[in-house]
Amino acid sequence: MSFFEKYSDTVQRNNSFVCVGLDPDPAKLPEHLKGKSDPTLAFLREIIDATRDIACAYKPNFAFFGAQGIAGWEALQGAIQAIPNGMPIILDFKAGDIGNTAEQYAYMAYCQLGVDAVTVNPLMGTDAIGPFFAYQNGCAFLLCLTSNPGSADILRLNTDQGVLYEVLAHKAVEWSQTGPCGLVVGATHPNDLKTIRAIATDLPILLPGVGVQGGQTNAIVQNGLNKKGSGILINSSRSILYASSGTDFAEAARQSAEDLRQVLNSARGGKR
Ligand SMILES: O=C(O)c1cc(=O)[nH]c(=O)n1[C@@H]1O[C@H](COP(=O)(O)O)[C@@H](O)[C@H]1O
Repeated sequence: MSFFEKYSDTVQRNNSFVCVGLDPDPAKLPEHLKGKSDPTLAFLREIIDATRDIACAYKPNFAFFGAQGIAGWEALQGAIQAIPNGMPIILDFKAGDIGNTAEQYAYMAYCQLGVDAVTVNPLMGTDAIGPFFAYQNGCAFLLCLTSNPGSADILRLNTDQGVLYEVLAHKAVEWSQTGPCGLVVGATHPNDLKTIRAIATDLPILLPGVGVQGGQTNAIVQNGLNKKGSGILINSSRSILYASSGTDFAEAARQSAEDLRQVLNSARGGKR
């Protein structure tokens, strides 16, 4: 099944636009798990189990696994296996490099790890994106306007073709004729999201930055939905993962994901 098929299935089945971000920070794991031989994986298994009927996707962030060395790589593989079949998995590694290096990134994600989609930094251009398009069942989510305050330093620069993030959105539309892609837009920029959706009418948009980063849920749903009332994935990591640091962490994570699902569904005016 392609990323797009999995995404439409889970959005419908779980009535959800919630993407659960898997950013396991060893310092934040519940105390009672810290003595285990694989505390990160034990933690993520419970998080996944508690949110499997609420999420529309999972997004493991490679930095949090890579930082733990071999144990982290094993935890990443284990977490990917623990995610139910048919649920889309987006590997967040914001890859972006020359062609033969990009080929290795794409191979790592799609063949070694077996994920369904990846995040990619498009600033190196067409030939750096191309290797991801070799995987026609995948989806390369291209950074367009990121959630962090520093995104303005580069992505809001004026060019002779318009503001840089708008140029990137136009490029993504052009590239999507060749290979499957989407955009990453910070939930902290609801007004710019409206502009981006007007350019990229049909591309899926990954929206991180709700919760700890303060993104506005109502506005991003209203401005991000496509004409079919879909096409968005709203990521939350810390607010779900670390909703409690006690033995009830999985239950608290479930509640936090459910609260987000309900807020998002109210904003789209849909059924819960
Ligand atoms: O590509 C991303 O996922 C991403 C893009 C962006 O603009 N902002 C952003 O926060 N992210 C990622 O989304 C997650 C946000 O985490 P929380 O702020 O804890 O919900 C982290 O994994 C970030 O690396």
